[in-house]
Amino acid sequence: MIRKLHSILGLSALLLVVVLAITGVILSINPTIERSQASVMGTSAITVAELTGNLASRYPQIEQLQRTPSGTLIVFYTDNNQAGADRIDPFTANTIGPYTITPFKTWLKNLHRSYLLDTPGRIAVALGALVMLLLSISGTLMLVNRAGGWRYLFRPIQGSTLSQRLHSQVGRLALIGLLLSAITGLYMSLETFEFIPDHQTTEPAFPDQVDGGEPAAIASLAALKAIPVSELRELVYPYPQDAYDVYSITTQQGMGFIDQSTGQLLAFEPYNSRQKIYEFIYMLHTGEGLWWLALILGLSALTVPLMTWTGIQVWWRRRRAIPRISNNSKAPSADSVILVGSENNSTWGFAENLHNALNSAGYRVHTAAMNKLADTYPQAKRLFILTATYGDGDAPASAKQFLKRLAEVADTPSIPFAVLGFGDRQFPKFCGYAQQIADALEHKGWPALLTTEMIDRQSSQTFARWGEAIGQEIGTPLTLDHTPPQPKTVTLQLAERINYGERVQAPTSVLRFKMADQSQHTGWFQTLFKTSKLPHFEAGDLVGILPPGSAIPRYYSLASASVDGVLEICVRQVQGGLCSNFLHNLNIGETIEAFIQDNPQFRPASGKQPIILIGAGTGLGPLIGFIRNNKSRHPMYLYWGGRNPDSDFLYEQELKTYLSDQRLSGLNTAFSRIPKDSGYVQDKLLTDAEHIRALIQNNAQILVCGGRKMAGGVVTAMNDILAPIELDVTALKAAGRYREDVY
Ligand SMILES: Cc1cc2nc3c(=O)[nH]c(=O)nc-3n(C[C@H](O)[C@H](O)[C@H](O)COP(=O)(O)O)c2cc1C
Repeated sequence: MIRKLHSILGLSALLLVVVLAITGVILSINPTIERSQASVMGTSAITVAELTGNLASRYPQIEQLQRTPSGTLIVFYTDNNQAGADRIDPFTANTIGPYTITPFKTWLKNLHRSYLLDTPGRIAVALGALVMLLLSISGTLMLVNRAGGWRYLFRPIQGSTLSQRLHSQVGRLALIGLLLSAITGLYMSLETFEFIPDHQTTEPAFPDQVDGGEPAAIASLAALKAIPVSELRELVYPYPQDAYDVYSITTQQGMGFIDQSTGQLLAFEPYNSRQKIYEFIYMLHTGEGLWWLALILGLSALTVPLMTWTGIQVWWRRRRAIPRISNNSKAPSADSVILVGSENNSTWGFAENLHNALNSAGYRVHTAAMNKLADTYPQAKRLFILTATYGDGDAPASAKQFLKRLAEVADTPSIPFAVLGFGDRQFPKFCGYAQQIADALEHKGWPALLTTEMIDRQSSQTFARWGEAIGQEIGTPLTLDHTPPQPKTVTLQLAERINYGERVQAPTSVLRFKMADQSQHTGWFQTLFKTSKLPHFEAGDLVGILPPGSAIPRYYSLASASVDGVLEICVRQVQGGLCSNFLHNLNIGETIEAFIQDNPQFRPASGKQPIILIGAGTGLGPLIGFIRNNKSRHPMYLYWGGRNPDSDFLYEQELKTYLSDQRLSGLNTAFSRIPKDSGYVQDKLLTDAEHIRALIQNNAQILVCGGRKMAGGVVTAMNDILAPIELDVTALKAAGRYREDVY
């Protein structure tokens, strides 16, 4: 609901908001420029009488003296019937230069205030400000929902695509500035259209009693002697040769008149509270008189074009991900029910795939959002729940009402159910919501068709395996082959291979690829623009490789960054594994089709804190990439486990080089298949517990890469190590200090 409002508002008022923001950015620079040119310090020590006295000799015919909120002093005068305006120095009364308002500045202000369209334009500006306000509020609520609660609002942003992360990250930074601009802008618009009473203090009435005698020298006027320059806003001089005219003065406090002969203040009207409020709001909106605020507002407004662009991308991706479920049976007649819990719609693609597979096998399938749980499914023999997890282990949007609905529906008939969770292991509560649902159904007494399965980062392979298991349960083979939309592939050529592990039955290869020879491509684009450069990637990102004969990509962690000039992966040959065998049989010069999937969560944090790298087997891949690129000699400690140092000590020589050139601060290895002192990497961690605790207390970040079993063992060992300092892996994960890349 909130997201819908956010998207509709953002898309429909896109142009209004972007124009307001861009003009606002340019206008926000003014107060800083003015402030840098104006002399402000010390102006409370000189009086308006002194200043005007000094000015009198330089400008015989002054009409008006103005001081802007930024402190610029402007004198308006006539000289030989020619009107002029100069900026002046408050201390010496010297002319700094002519005062001009460029037509561009006027045009820009009008564009910002009315889109150059007078009253209709002012109404549109008011709407623009209102939309900005609603976008900021709905955006904040979405950020809170995304983080899993207000208290987690400033946690590191995790998950989702680059545009989503940018949208959330930048929005969070700019929020206060945007809210302030929107609220204050709206207030001023409301006043323009008299929804709020006019703020103007009524000018005091022209004084009845004016002395009318010979005008005194301005420097001698008592009222002006009492006003410091820092408090002046405007002084309008009397009409020459009119002894009964007076000076009109406006200060920070109010307005009044001064007798030009006696120098007395004749009438003074202090500002009313409405005017004070308006001026405060005006200052908050323009930053006039507060140059640093102007810069903050300007920087916040500068994010609006970026937010618009990333917002459109997010919206488009979500839209594209919603499938149109065909042959969707009605709930009362369906024998199979699929309920979907999704926030960003990718789970719907998996649900559609299951729906189609069941339909083709002759089942009558009803697919709907989890929020639409019906009171009863009279014909249903099985219920599938496919759900993502959002926030901090919470329900995604299309499942928010599910548990409430479940509590309302009749307990019987209970339908055999299977829950399939979609999540990301980087989050402390991996597939937490799927687990909650499975527990709730079990608690209600519904029988489980299959134990709950959890899919990490939309793995097509795990989904296909789950399909096989479901097929066996229902007695109909099911082929599930959904792959989320992938980037375009590039052709890579094997340039180098180093083999390890044959002797310990763990054949493992380090494979280095380059872009394929472009002359082999037939496309005119490639011929014309020979793009032999690798796509951009960092160590720890993933490469998706499509093995021949399969549309499902297999992902490998990258051991190099594109700046290294090669794409390097570390692959263990798995018995019967389609892709690992394909790669192991690949000859130098042969090619693969691949694409990059960025994985920004799995990277060493920037900063000076130590990094603890933990891995086993091919998990060393991305870790060696981090060490290789550790040019700034960040303290990095590696804990790694293999089988036998004589056979599968991957990157042994390279690691020794990094130790000696200090890219690596400490190396701890464990080998499981040696006669003496054998062990696993987690054993090595426990032996070194003291050191690890010290590093953690020094703010260390932990990056773990390798198989699931090893990662589980590392979590147990780390929890033991952390217990004495009252920490655990869950707390470190929540703070973004424990990251895993597990397969
Ligand atoms: C802000 C955010 C919070 C998330 N929180 C969790 C979480 O707590 N546990 C988890 O396992 N996955 C979490 N995920 C990962 C998603 O559940 C996962 O990417 C899922 O495939 C998204 O499916 P959807 O596109 O249908 O919403 C989170 C993702 C995002 C963007």
